[in-house]
Amino acid sequence: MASLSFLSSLHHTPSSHLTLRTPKPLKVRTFTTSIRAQAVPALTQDDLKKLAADKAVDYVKSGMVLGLGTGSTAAFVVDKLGHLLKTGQLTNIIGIPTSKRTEEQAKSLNIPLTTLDEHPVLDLAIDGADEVDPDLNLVKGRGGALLREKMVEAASKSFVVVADETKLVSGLGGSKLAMPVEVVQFCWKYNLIRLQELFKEEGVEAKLRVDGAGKPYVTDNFNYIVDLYFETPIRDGVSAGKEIAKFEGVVEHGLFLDMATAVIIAGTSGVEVKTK
Ligand SMILES: O=C[C@H](O)[C@H](O)[C@H](O)COP(=O)(O)O
Repeated sequence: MASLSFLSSLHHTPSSHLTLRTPKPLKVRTFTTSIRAQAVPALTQDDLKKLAADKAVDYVKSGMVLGLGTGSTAAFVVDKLGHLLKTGQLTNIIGIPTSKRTEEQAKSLNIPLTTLDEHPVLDLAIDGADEVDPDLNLVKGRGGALLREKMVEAASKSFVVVADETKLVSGLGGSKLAMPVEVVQFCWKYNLIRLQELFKEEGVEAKLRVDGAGKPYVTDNFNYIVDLYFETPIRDGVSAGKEIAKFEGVVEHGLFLDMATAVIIAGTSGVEVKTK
């Protein structure tokens, strides 16, 4: 992943409060740039998501090919892009949506769209995340869009993550919420059991994701999702990702390792840009 050149003008100060996991599968230093130092009073989680989204859109330039993320935080980004296009503050951008939902939203805002087939290299992708660790590794896909998100974001020169501070974890899997794995429908139970066995030392519960009607949740790619709930954080994300991917019938997993160029975190004390 190329560096985020337009972030290089920001003044970087080493972050002093980040605790690295043990062992560290990816050896990186993270830097924190404080965008707003003063406290932000009484903001809702949606306000924070919007603050992060607004900051990320500052990095969008006219003429860019953009990856459009999925989820409640990414939706604020797409809304803002639509507004900037409508008011002529941005021109000639073209987006690649990471889900059918985002595609519909972008179309409703008249954002021109393309595909990876037409534009295999993107300038910038902006998306939310479910977990962000101190090395800027991510869990993504609780909204079910992990496969298209990973394809689009891996093809992007820069990938900026937008999140509120509730997404920060000391180790991936540490939120005790789902780490999704997209699997083919065929013999999904077989793969669910294999995934559960793979992480038995971490203490994992594997569950088939269901929709509101109790039926299996079906992704945009007509697959199922097995959600992994860890009792303790994943000890080695790199080998975990490799082991999961070895299972025939696993389509993609929600560990996004060493992909983010920058993470914009909005919290009650301000907005921070974390870069490697
Ligand atoms: O599949 C969904 C995506 O990975 C989302 O980006 C992720 O779940 C974060 O979503 P939200 O911004 O709604 O928390």
